[in-house]
Amino acid sequence: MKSFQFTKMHGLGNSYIYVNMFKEKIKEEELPSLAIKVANVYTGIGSDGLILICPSNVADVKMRVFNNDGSEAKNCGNGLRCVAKYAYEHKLVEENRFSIETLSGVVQAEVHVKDEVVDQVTVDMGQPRLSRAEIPMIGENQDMIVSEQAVFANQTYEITTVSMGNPHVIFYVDQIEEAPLTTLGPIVEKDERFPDGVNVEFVEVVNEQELHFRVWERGSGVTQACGTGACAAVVASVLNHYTKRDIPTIVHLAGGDLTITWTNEGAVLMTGPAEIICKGEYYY
Ligand SMILES: N[C@@H](CCC[C@H](N)C(=O)O)C(=O)O
Repeated sequence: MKSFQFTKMHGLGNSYIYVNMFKEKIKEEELPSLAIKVANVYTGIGSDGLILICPSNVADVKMRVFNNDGSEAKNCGNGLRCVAKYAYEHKLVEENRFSIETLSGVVQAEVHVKDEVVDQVTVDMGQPRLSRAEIPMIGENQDMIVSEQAVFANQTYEITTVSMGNPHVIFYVDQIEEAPLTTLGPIVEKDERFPDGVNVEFVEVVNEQELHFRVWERGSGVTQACGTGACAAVVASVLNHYTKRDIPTIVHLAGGDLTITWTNEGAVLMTGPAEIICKGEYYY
């Protein structure tokens, strides 16, 4: 029987099984099925997916993310904060600021340490990608998609789309508790206009500096939080003139709050917590 050491961590309730690939060896072809197995709450460990912390040729560490359906994603905001905490506390890096490679590029992380424990992490998530081709979403016009009408399940909605290295579509709602998360979410996720699928976010604007947020994640369904989704929601809210650029916005997710700024220089900065739940050995 094979096994590996794992650490279960979460960022605002968005939990993954983290594996230190500086030490462990897992066959590439086993990764998608392992993500499905470890995520299972009855027969596995229980999580939103699997994240590998790997050596990198271009950054200090590399993150690979698998959703709980076994699909590999190109980015994960909550995952980046947890990888940063793990890398710093396990001395994979020496400084408070370091780089993390993702499948969508290299980002910079800064850990905020209290009594030698990483409490909060700020990640410079880079620039949002906004053209239709960059989302990607099928359609003629290659401009940004901001408050564009789209029909899903015979109803017309206004959508705004943002890529943070992975695709997001944002719907504004009057009351967050009434967001059609489990009904509209899975329909939009797999809509053929999004050839790679899409993460589906519902946002209620509280005021110019606060948003309520809920998510149906591509490949994982409802989760407590989505870091890239919260960044996308802040960018979408600036584009829709609900919030302001270069001013921090508090995003209230089901699992807690993130502080996010789309700076005048172009980058999106995300600050929030990262926590360890448990460690153990997984047999497969
Ligand atoms: N929970 C994540 C995003 C994980 C990947 C996503 N489901 C996708 O397929 O793009 C986050 O915190 O950003």
